[in-house]
Amino acid sequence: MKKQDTIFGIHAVQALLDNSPERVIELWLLQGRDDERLTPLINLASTFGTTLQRAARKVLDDKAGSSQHQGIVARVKAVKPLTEKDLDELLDKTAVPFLLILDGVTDPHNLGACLRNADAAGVHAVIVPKDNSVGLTSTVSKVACGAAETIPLFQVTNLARTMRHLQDKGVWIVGTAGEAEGNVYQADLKGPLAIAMGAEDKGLRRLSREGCDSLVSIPMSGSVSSLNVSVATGVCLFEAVRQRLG
Ligand SMILES: C[S@@+](CC[C@H](N)C(=O)[O-])C[C@H]1O[C@@H](n2cnc3c(N)ncnc32)[C@H](O)[C@@H]1O
Repeated sequence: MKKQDTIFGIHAVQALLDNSPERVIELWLLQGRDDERLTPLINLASTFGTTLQRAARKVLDDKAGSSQHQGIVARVKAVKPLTEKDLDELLDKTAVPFLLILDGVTDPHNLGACLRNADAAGVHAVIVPKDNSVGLTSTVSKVACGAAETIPLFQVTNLARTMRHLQDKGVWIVGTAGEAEGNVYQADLKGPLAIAMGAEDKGLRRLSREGCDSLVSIPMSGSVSSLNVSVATGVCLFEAVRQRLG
């Protein structure tokens, strides 16, 4: 396991300081930039005694591995990945679980956007297979706008087995596929629920698909064959939110 990571961008660093300030080793700020959006972060970091360093843009670009850092980069202690055992603990203390399964999303921008959607929809946890999926990279954190620091992400060895385990615990798994007959607006999304989304290129893998209790589509009216996975995730999660609020 990596010992250190980098998190950059105003929202991601804010969420980090709000939720796990003990992870922050040092903060790097863009030299000569007097951005009022950074001031609250600097003040908050100072209350935790965090080391603050000022540096030129090139240094921050190198530290972040990106130019999208908005003038702030944090070097942080890496978190221990959450596993099946941690998932059990979460299920045991959650009355009506609302979960998101992402079966092999590989683009960090898509994972970041899915985490952001999941957080906004009130999802309790996101589950991904350990292999063939992007993990929690600094780009994922930046795109997730703070959600990567708040929403638990479980990386499981065998997704099909975890799905069966969820079902044993009473969770209904709704998979999504463009060609499914029933649509998401007709499905009952109110009880203990996991919504399963497929990978960017191939969709849900066969075993994952067969492991779902039902499959639904999002009706498409135009000429394209599918939605981007993060957009489809938002549509499905918020249909579930609509039903669960009603
Ligand atoms: C880009 S799509 C994958 C397309 C892939 N060619 C396929 O055959 O499934 C990525 C994921 O977004 C979701 N998705 C996209 N459009 C959808 C739709 N119209 N209905 C249901 N799910 C959709 C599904 O979870 C899908 O696996």
